[in-house]
Amino acid sequence: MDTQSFSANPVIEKATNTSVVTRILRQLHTSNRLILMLYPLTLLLGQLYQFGPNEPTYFASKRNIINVLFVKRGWLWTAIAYFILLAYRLSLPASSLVATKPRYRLSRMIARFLVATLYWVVFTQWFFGLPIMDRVFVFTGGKCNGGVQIQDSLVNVSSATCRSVGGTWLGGHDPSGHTFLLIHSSLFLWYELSPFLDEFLTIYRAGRNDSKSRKSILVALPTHLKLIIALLILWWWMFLMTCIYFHSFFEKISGLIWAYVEVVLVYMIFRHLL
Ligand SMILES: CCCCCCCCCCCCCCCC(=O)SCCNC(=O)CCNC(=O)[C@H](O)C(C)(C)COP(=O)(O)O
Ligand SMILES: Nc1ncnc2c1ncn2[C@@H]1O[C@H](COP(=O)(O)O)[C@@H](OP(=O)(O)O)[C@H]1O
Repeated sequence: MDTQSFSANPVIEKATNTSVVTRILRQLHTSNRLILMLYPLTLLLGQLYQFGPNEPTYFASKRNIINVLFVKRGWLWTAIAYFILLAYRLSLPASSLVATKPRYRLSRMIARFLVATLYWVVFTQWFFGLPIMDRVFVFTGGKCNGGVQIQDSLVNVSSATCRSVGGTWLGGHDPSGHTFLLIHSSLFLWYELSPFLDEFLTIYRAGRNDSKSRKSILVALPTHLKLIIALLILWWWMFLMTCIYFHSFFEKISGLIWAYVEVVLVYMIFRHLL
């Protein structure tokens, strides 16, 4: 994440009279630490909530509409959000700061999307047979039990196949696919969105003193960016619900770790390549 250009900008640095939304947006994109801390903290918050008076809500059901329509097709929605960001990138003038950065050439943005997609595929869908999350489960002693069309107990069956034949995924350590998907998607979108928010806020702050162009930040924020932020809020909320109602603490931790590994690889270690 590019924090240098923003913090070095005197217009931004001297601004004292900022709205709450401006400050939140600024923090979220100037400090990658804040984004990186958000999901582990949410996991802890969800754990703490479980000690309270815990009445099940609508979101405790797997059939809740957001889970069925959005999270279960989570990578599709993330891909759509990313294509919206690509369209926004293409709409920027050549003089825009982001457009001049080699890292934000269309080809490199598409390459990062393909890497993120491949990472999602190998963890949740297919990795020369069972996906990694199911391999972890089987390796730690998990089995598919009691499906109507299968023998009593099967080892080399994916979680999706097991469910589709009415079986139950039992034993073993079952990394949370939802935790992985929601955090992987969110970190990918945050990291990609960040320089665009950076440039928008720089221009917005610089224009604030001009009474003709003064607009509330929510009005001024381009619709493309609003849509992506809306999806990020939805993903955060569903992750909180996963933390409160589903899986064991350590199964969520392993989903979270897999998601963070991609960020470390793509945005830190191999940043110069991708
Ligand atoms: C100018 C632009 C040119 C762009 C050219 C780029 C070409 C890109 C080609 C590649 C396109 C890939 C697009 C990917 C779209 C999809 O992802 S479709 C599949 C959608 N499916 C999902 O999202 C499923 C999500 N679900 C899961 O991952 C798992 O179910 C789970 C939620 C992790 C766990 O589920 P459980 O049931 O609980 O096990
Ligand atoms: N936020 C959420 N809302 C609804 N259901 C959730 C959820 N998070 C996890 N689940 C459900 O909990 C189960 C385990 O999720 P996961 O392993 O992906 O983390 C899945 O059930 P199903 O597989 O029966 O749909 C999933 O749908």
